[in-house]
Amino acid sequence: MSSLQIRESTLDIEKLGDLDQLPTATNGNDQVNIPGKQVPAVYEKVALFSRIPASAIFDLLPGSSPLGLSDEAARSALERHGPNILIAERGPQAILLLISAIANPFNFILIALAIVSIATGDKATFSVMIAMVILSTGLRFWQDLKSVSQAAKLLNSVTTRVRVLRANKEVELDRRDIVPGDVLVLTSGDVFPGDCVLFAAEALSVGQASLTGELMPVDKTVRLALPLSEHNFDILDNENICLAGTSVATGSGRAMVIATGGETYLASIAKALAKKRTLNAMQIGIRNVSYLLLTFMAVMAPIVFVVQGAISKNWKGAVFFAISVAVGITPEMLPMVVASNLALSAVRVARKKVIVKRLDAIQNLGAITILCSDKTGTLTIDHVQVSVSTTGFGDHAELPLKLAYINSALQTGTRSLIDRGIVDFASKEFSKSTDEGGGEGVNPHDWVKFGEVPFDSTRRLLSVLVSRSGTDEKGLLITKGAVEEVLDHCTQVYDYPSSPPSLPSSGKLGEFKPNSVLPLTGDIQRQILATAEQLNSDGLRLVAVAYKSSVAMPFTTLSKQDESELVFVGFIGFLDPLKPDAADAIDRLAKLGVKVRILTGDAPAVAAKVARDLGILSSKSASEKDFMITGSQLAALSVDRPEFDQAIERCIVFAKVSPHQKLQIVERLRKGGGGRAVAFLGDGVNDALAIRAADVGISVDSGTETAKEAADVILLEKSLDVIAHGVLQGRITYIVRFFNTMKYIKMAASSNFGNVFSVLVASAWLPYQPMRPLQLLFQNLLYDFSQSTIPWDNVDPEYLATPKSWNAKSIARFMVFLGPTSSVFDICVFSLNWFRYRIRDAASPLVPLAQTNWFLEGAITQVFIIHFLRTGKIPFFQSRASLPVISLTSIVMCCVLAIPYIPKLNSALGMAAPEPEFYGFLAAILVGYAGLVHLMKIAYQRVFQEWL
Ligand SMILES: Nc1ncnc2c1ncn2[C@@H]1O[C@H](COP(=O)(O)OP(=O)(O)OP(=O)(O)O)[C@@H](O)[C@H]1O
Ligand SMILES: [Mg+2]
Repeated sequence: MSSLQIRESTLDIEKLGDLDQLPTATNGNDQVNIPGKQVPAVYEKVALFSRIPASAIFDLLPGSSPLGLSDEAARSALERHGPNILIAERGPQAILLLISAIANPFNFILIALAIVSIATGDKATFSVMIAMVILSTGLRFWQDLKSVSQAAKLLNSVTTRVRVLRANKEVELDRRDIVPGDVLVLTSGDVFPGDCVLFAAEALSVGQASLTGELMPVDKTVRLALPLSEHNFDILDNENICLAGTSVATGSGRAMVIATGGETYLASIAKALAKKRTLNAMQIGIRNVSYLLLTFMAVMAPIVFVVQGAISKNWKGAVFFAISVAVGITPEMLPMVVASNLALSAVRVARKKVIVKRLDAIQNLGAITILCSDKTGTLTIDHVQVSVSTTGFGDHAELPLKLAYINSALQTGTRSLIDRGIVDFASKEFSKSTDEGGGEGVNPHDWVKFGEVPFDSTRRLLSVLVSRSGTDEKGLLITKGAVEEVLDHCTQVYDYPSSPPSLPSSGKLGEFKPNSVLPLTGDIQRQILATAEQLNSDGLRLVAVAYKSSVAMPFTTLSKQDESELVFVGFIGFLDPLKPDAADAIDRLAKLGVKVRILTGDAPAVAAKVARDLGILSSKSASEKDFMITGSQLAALSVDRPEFDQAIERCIVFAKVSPHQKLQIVERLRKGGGGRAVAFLGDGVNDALAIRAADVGISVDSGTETAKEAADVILLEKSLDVIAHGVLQGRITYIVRFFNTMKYIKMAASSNFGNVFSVLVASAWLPYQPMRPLQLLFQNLLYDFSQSTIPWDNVDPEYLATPKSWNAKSIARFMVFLGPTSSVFDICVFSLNWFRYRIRDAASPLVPLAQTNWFLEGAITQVFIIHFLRTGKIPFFQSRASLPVISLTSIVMCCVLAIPYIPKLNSALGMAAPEPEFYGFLAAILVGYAGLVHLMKIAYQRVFQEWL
């Protein structure tokens, strides 16, 4: 029948044949003509399924059925379509990383200068310049590559679980194994693993914020009939289509996957979705410093050219000399220095079971000063246990638990801790006595569900309409939910027999007389609320239970309107104990300057109890109420009045807040306090919006898929302490990166400044080039190489305590004060060449010796002094560089000393072996230089109170 209907429609399905032949997201944007509208080819599959009725969808995909794929069909589909991974998740391809490593201004300058050299036939200079490009780009590329593979490995440790039918059995699979044709079993909190078409739905609404930014979930239903031929297709607006990356907000249903991985709509827009992040203070600082150094180069190179040319009258030589000086000033290793060390930290926190989904999240985590947290499952253990079942007046009664059991066991809308807790407890409690005679049993298998209004965090109610297996025409509506919300819908209260049965638990509803009710007077209502308050402040999480009997079975679905004129039955109280390490963790966070706020949908009294136990709300404080606010109080404040912001700033506990209010609070906290970073920790569907909005969204591995999908950081271990660890690690990462970058910049800037100063002195004095352009370049290459381990250097522990901000002035100051110290010793070498070796003439055969002498002195001091500039303390004794830095600087110094004796290389560079006594002078210069720098350091720190 379905195929007939399809043939009648305007769609030519037969022509389409096997759906696998359809164009997919990777095929570009060719237009395909689907009647009614031009649809980009990428969306053709979705467009097609959006138009056909549920009864026909399985005809379109060979092997598919409402009972799920057979294992074999699934296997072959997986082979054909590949694992369900977005291209974006695989990380950028190596070639793109390489391009981005090459594309920076420093490389462009080097490459341009290299081209100038090769154009004049100077192959040696060309080779050295290209070697520099390869060194800096290669290291950067290698690091990026490592980071990407590291990040991918981390992501792999977080699995997204999806419930599907395979061969008519419900199984939970890793998202990556989902293939087109799979049948999803949906409940709230599930994230769609691919583009899907619905064929069963009950009060289903879907949050599309991840795709559209739209906060309100949209309702989705099954398409029952064919649409009219005129159909304005809009990919984001189809009642029966749910796109990959969106998630079930409420309700339940079944859907068939039609596209996975790179073929989904999400994949086609993944690039556009990647959050465009504005540059942070450090990135802006680095950019400015780069411009500063480039400007310095643009000014100094021509000056060097003119001075050299005018004095030596060798203008061609002066061009190359000036070019080499320009290259020397270029901080070509900067991009590589900045890029590193995030991957390393990510791996370090991963050992503590904290997984960052994006590498830069680790640094953001280090920056947070406020942590907002949901309560259950994050601050408290994720196992709520039924503790009491009472009447509205606090007397023990089994009826509330029995009714709640039926409700929890038959509902399909959520997989919440509460429902799991009730089912686990009640099934054990009542299993013993179900089969004894008389009355209605509470075994859920004996009941048939006729309708359901799923739980949502704004309404806070969950209702099912049930009847004892097909026996009645009228049913029993059982509603449970938050206390005030349930009471609001009640008009009567159940009248328990005068002595409530304290008999051993029975699996019967036998004693339940639905019609024995009393009106719910204001007085009774107050008593019920007082009971709730009492139980809450003992730390019990409450769910109220109510019912309505003799409800007519609806033709269509049950609706919220049916939740009226209910009869109040009582409470179920849950123990929701704190995680054992929670208070300690919060203490540690406080020491790191991170304040904790609780944002919960639960009642104020429980929230306050938790806050008190955690030590974030002082029990002594008489004005505890000042630090608490409820959702309705917050809603009463006008958003654009200062009172609203003040309340959010002041309060520590936010109770009974809706998902949207959680988001609002996070946004306000982020805005206040001058760009501070706010984290949100949550596990539920109701937390996803706030998680997404926070600077760092955190979720737990046991949380709902929606929350995990929105999060930047996932805690694999159920311990809060790991957050404190993550924050600390994030801070260390930031500070190490900051100071090592600063080290590199200050060293590069000051040594360049000194070199240019020496070059100018030499140009004005010596009638020959003080060093050959090629030697200058080679020296620079060696220096670059010796600095390539700076990102892995140690940072003095004092710096960890002082968060620093970027300061360009401090860099300029450092450059001007420390730079010329090296020139003092350069001038010593010039003097040695002039007075002792009497090299005073461009025609002298000893010019190579003079040049070699300066090459050696310049290269050795530059590398040696890294150890002095990297710390404000006495190097080697008070502060030691990390092993890679010590090794590499030592190796480079040995190489420098060896160069004049290496055949071929020495002649290529135009070097001569120095006089043996020169090494004595060199040693003296090193000692003198180290001494002078140390004195400068003491003076500098005394005057400016800082070093790096
Ligand atoms: N499955 C459910 N059935 C009935 N009532 C529920 C259910 N889940 C929650 N409630 C009620 O709604 C209230 C709010 O719960 P919800 O889970 O939306 O808030 P939350 O912000 O996630 O709370 P928490 O901070 O404790 O995790 C609960 O205190 C409970 O009374
Ligand atoms: Mg929760």
